[in-house]
Amino acid sequence: MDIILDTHLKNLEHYLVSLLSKNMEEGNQIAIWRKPKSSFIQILIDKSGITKRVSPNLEDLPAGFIVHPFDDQLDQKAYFLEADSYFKIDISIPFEEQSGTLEEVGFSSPIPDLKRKIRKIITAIGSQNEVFQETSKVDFMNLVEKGIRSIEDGELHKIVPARIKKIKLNPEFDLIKSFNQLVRSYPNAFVNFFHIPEVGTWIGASPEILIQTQGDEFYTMSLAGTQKAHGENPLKSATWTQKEIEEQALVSRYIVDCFKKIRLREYDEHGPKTVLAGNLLHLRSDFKVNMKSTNFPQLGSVMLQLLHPTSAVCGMPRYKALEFLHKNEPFNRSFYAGFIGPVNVEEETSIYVNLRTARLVQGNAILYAGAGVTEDSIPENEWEETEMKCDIIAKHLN
Ligand SMILES: C=C(O[C@H]1C=CC=C(C(=O)O)[C@@H]1O)C(=O)O
Repeated sequence: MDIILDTHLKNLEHYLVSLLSKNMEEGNQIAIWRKPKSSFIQILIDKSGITKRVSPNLEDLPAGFIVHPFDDQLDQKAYFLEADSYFKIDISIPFEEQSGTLEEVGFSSPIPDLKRKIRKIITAIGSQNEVFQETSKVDFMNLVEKGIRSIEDGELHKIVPARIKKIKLNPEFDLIKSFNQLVRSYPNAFVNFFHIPEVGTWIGASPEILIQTQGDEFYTMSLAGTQKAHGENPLKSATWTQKEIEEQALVSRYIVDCFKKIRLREYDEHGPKTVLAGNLLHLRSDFKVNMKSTNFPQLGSVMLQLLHPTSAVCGMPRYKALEFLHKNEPFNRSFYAGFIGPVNVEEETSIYVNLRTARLVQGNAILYAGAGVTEDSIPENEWEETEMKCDIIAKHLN
């Protein structure tokens, strides 16, 4: 669905650049997202000037946006933007018809001036002391080899090593244009941007839900296996190797093990089926639970704690895989492969794994990507896979 109508783009664009520049200048925290298959751009602003941290007991939280790094924190807390202001824009209908429901920004300056202001704020983000060292191909392939050896030695079943790619932002970098391009290009993704002045500024298009609760329904998915989409009908023509089928089955098994841990026996499992994420294909199984009939109103929080980090981003067994990554991955994953998303917004919580993402810092985009490694992995192929994953975001940062 091509949801941005060009005739109305100018006004929507003007509104978004005005909103962003105003709030970024005021030092506010802001999250903007578009859910998969939705025509709404949702905007949430925390104007408190306080960087908040909360325990992820989702049911008790007010409406907001949660941001959690890959690593668990000592205090077990996540960052949280509270919805001092929340509203949405339907990009399938004319922008002018909705202006009454939006936060006032005032179209005071021309678009290029506002864009310049946003660019200035973004390029100033981050201390020069923090170093982002790109992962070389050789280093990444060595890490994959090491992972394969640990699997052969029986220490691990699966490991998901990651890497960093650094690209210099174009001097004309246009955040809103990039966000709009992600919205247009990836209708099945959770397209997101969040800005927490003291913590970080990220943009991405995640294909993976970690947990979702809506009414009485709980939902999660297992996503793994990657190949490039080819041809007219990529979903129908895709075939999967034993390695990829096993890789995804391990993620599904991990979810089922979590259900077992809490003695939850009634769940629906569908899949695996092939799904499209950008120009990549993955294997996905869907899991649904009725929280009312199973008498499990806190299932969202409980599963969030049990699932993160899933074997789609960490490995199996979980703690051994984490130990391996801490010891061998030469950088901090920060919010990559952590979780992000709206909590109790319009009576729904949708938390995604922060994949296909870039951190905007020091005038650069730091891209992160990992690949599921099993015994049959070929290091060169895993490198190529991370290149494709980085490119999903990189090609739209212009
Ligand atoms: C770890 C990433 O993807 C995960 C999700 C889908 C497929 C994956 C894979 O095929 O390796 C990964 O498990 C990433 O995008 O950085």
